[in-house]
Amino acid sequence: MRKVVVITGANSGIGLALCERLLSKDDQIHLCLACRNLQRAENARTALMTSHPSADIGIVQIDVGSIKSVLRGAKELRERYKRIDYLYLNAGIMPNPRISFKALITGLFSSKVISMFATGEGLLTQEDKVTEDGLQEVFETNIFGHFMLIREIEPVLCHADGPSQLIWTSSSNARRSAFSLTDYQHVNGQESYSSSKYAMDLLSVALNKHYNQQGMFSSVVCPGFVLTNLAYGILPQFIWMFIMPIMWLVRLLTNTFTLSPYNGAEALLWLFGRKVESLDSLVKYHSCTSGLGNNYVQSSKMDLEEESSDLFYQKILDLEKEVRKKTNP
Ligand SMILES: NC(=O)C1=CN([C@@H]2O[C@H](COP(=O)(O)OP(=O)(O)OC[C@H]3O[C@@H](n4cnc5c(N)ncnc54)[C@H](OP(=O)(O)O)[C@@H]3O)[C@@H](O)[C@H]2O)C=CC1
Ligand SMILES: CC(C)=CCC[C@@H](C)[C@H]1CC[C@H]2C3=C(CC[C@]12C)[C@@]1(C)CCC(=O)[C@@H](C)[C@@H]1CC3
Repeated sequence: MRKVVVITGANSGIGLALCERLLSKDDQIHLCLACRNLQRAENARTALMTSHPSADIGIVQIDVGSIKSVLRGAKELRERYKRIDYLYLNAGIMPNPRISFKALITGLFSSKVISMFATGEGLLTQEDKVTEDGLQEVFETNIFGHFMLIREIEPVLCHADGPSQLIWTSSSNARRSAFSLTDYQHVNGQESYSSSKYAMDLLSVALNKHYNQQGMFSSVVCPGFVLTNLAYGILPQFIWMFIMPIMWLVRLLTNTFTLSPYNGAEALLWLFGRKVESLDSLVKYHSCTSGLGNNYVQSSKMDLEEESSDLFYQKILDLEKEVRKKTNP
């Protein structure tokens, strides 16, 4: 029986590189590209079929920033698949990022220079907005849309014929101080990305607590810093290319400058086929690339308490109820 692997945000960057690498690792899987834009998804499928002509690839349209679209897409997934073995929750945004050059220069001459490059801590702010669903866009796209998707396809994820895995593309930019339980959508503040990724870490821990018994397991990954469309929103592509030699130098300091989507997908690929009993719910799996360009995976304990994860889970369940009432009064 073919393993069914669904990937959100599969048409570019880390998601697309993951598709390539999964097909190279196991050409017997059925891959489902869950994308918001059908044309971009078709282009991705064409590219994947060129390198893997016998690949079995489906497409489902899902905009994780829209509840209506998530409900429609989830229905299609339920109808199409009896079971889903892997769900990569990878789609994500960082809208209108701004660099603090002052913090960058100060950081360069401080003892925190390595962690600054590894996490981007204190270097970036974003401007968020409210979606048609009345939610903060970064929160809805990076977290809540994905959460609703999981809840909607629960019957095909929790099945008797073996465990299923949820794999979240989180970030080392996830930071406790950017997140607040009383403002979990990050209405007040300019670090919505960091807050959403921290919320993702909390959610993954809670999902394990509530779903492991039913055969569903959740892990979080940091792909490292990768030059994708997300990074081209921070600085234009030609500037990144211009400072490439500096970036390779930075790679000597920190193994987290994975730079290419191929390298960034390392930990996501590593989790595919892992025995679920060997996974640690409280750990984040990082894609790393050494100065010589070798890829490997490193794990680190996350900076969170299970109690906060429980409290956040309760809040997200309450929000789900509220949203369902609005969608289906
Ligand atoms: N690049 C980096 O350094 C890092 C990235 N990450 C995370 O990796 C993930 C992938 O990003 P990356 O590959 O870098 O960037 P890309 O911008 O290349 O990929 C993001 C993907 O998400 C999709 N997407 C965005 N919004 C939605 C939506 N509302 N509904 C459905 N799909 C959507 C995009 O689709 P479309 O093409 O239609 O916009 C695209 O396919 C993100 O979660 C990001 O936060 C984490 C750490 C570092
Ligand atoms: C490399 C040089 C000389 C300058 C670039 C400085 C910053 C723009 C850059 C340094 C560390 C980067 C970084 C991210 C964005 C760009 C930086 C701040 C992220 C926050 C991007 C998104 C993520 O999820 C993180 C893992 C990245 C961490 C590092």
